[in-house]
Amino acid sequence: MKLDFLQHLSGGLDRPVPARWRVVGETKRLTDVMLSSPLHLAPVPCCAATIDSLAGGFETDIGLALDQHRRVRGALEALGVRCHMLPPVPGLPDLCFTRDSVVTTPWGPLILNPALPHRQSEADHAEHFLRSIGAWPVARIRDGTIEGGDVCIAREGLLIVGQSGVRTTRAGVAALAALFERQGWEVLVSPFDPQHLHLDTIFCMLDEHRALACIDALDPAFVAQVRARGIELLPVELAEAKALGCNVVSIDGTTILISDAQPRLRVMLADAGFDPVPLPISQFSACGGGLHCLTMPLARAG
Ligand SMILES: NC(=O)NCCC[C@H](N)C(=O)O
Repeated sequence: MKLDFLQHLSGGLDRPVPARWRVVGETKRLTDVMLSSPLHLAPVPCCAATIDSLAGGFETDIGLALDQHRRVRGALEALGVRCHMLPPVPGLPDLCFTRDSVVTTPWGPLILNPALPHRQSEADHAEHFLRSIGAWPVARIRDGTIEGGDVCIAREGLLIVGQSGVRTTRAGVAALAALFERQGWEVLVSPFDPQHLHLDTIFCMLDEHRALACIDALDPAFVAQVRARGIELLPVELAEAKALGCNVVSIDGTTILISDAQPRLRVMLADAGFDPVPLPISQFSACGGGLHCLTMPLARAG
C-alpha cells in the first residue's frame, strides 16, 4: 500500500494533530468548507449525467453557474460557515466539485487520487492551496484511485467507502481503510454500479442515525449492514438520485442543503424534522455534481 505521509507529520497519524482542521463525523456542525468558483466549468462526457445533458444539447452558462455558486456560498456563510476559495484554473473543468480531490479526516486533510486524467492535477492544486491556508494535509493516497464523493465519514468510529471500481478502486479503498482501521474505526465498503458515479449520489448522511438513500441503487448487503448499525434510510427514487437529489449537505444534523428541483425530498426531510434549505444548482447537476460534490468540509465542530 502506498500512502505518503507529508513532511510535517513525520510521526504519521499517531501524533496529535491540531484540532483546527478535522472532521470526525459528516453531520457535525460545519464550520469551514473548501469551495471553488465554476469559472471554467464545462461538461466533460465522463459520467452518465453529463453524457445525458450533452445529448440534450446542454452548454454551460458560466454567468448562471457563477450566480448559482454565489448562492451556495451565501447560504453557507449565512449559516456561519467560513468558505475557503480554491482558485479556479483554466483547463480544470470539474474543479468546482471540490469534494473529490480531498477528504478531511479526524487527523487532518488527506489528499486523494482522482481516477480521470482531466481531474488528477486537482489533487496537486488542492494540496498547494491547503498548505497556503495552513490546513496542512497529513497524507496523500497514491495507491489505486479514490475520489471524495465515495468517502463518507458517517459518524465517529464508522467510515463508509463506495467502490464502483472506476472512480474508486479496491486498492484505493484499501489504502483509506487501513488508515482508519489503524485508529480503531470500523470500515464498511459499499460496492455499486459505476453508472451512479460516486456513492454520494445515492447515499448521504443527514444526522448520526439517518441517511438519504437510493435503496434500489445500493447493494442489499450494504443496506443490511447500515441498518444493523442503527442507521435509518430515508428513500430516494432513482430519478431523484440521477438529478442529484440525494447529494445533500448536512450542516449540523438538522439543516440540510438540497437542490431546489426536489420538492418531494424537501417535504420528506421537513416531515422527518429536518430543516431543508433549497438551492438552485441546475448548471452543476447537468455536469454530474450536486451540493455535496461542490463542498469539501475542512472542519466540523466536535
Ligand atoms: N462527488 C461527486 O459526485 N462529484 C461530481 C463530479 C462530476 C464530474 N463531472 C465528474 O464526472 O467527475
